[in-house]
Amino acid sequence: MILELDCGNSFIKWRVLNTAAGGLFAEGVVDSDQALVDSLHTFDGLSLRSCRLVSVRTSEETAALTRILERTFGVLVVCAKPASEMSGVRNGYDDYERLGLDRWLAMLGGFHLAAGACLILDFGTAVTADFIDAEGEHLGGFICPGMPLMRNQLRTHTRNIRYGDLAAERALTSHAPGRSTVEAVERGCSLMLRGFVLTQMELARSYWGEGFTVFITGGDAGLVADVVPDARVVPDLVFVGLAMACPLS
Ligand SMILES: Nc1ncnc2c1ncn2[C@@H]1O[C@H](COP(=O)(O)OP(=O)(O)OP(=O)(O)O)[C@@H](O)[C@H]1O
Ligand SMILES: CC(C)(CO)[C@@H](O)C(=O)NCCC(=O)O
Ligand SMILES: [K+]
Repeated sequence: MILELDCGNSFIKWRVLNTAAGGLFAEGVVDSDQALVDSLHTFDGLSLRSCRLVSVRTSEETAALTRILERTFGVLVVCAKPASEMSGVRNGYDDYERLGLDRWLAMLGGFHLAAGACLILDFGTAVTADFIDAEGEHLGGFICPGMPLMRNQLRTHTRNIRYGDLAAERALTSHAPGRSTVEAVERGCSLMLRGFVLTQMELARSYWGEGFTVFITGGDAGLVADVVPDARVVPDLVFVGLAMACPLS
């Protein structure tokens, strides 16, 4: 079995692949290293042979998690590393090591699946967009605050915006102008994300006409997926790229 991890800023997405049987053994989302270990310990029959991970955390945090996994499960942990070129994709950053590794892996996965020009949109703690042309050239991208950051900034910097998670979820069943604080904020932020998607689509069309594939991924993909009905919603796009960047023998 292979343990795969995508360590984002707020959550660790994990899954265990059953190499022999082929397919998924288990998967989950946790908010700490300890919660990851606890989750994995709940599975009888877990027998990890190896582990590959991508992290956008500090190297200290990533090293700490690596140590815990190696000690607890006795596996070797392989971490995705930055590259200027891989699997036909050329990193477009002036300083390729600065490009977030989650973005890089989603780009490798997207270009592989599209086999052509693609726009990759990731809705996590941060929202990112990346443009890759048909030759695999990364034209660059955009980073902006995601839903959790937008909502928390409003909560933190105002005195009268306060509401619970349940009310937030209920508010997002419509995009009509809000008639309560929770509706006004949740729908307003959601419309910001949807507007962002439309702008990225315009830019992609200006480059490639209709000849490109749109990928949507990240925990909040569901908030925007219907804006682009033709988009491919691929929740595990980072994992597709992770397998390409870190093949295990
Ligand atoms: N099962 C889930 N577990 C955790 N978050 C979820 C889940 N489903 C949707 N979300 C939402 O997804 C968002 C987090 O996205 P995601 O997990 O892709 O990124 P992240 O790890 O927080 O950050 P990063 O952008 O660094 O990857 C939050 O707004 C969260 O509410
Ligand atoms: C933008 C995030 C936070 C998205 O997870 C991550 O890819 C990251 O930390 N990137 C480093 C900065 C950059 O990509 O330019
Ligand atoms: K991410």
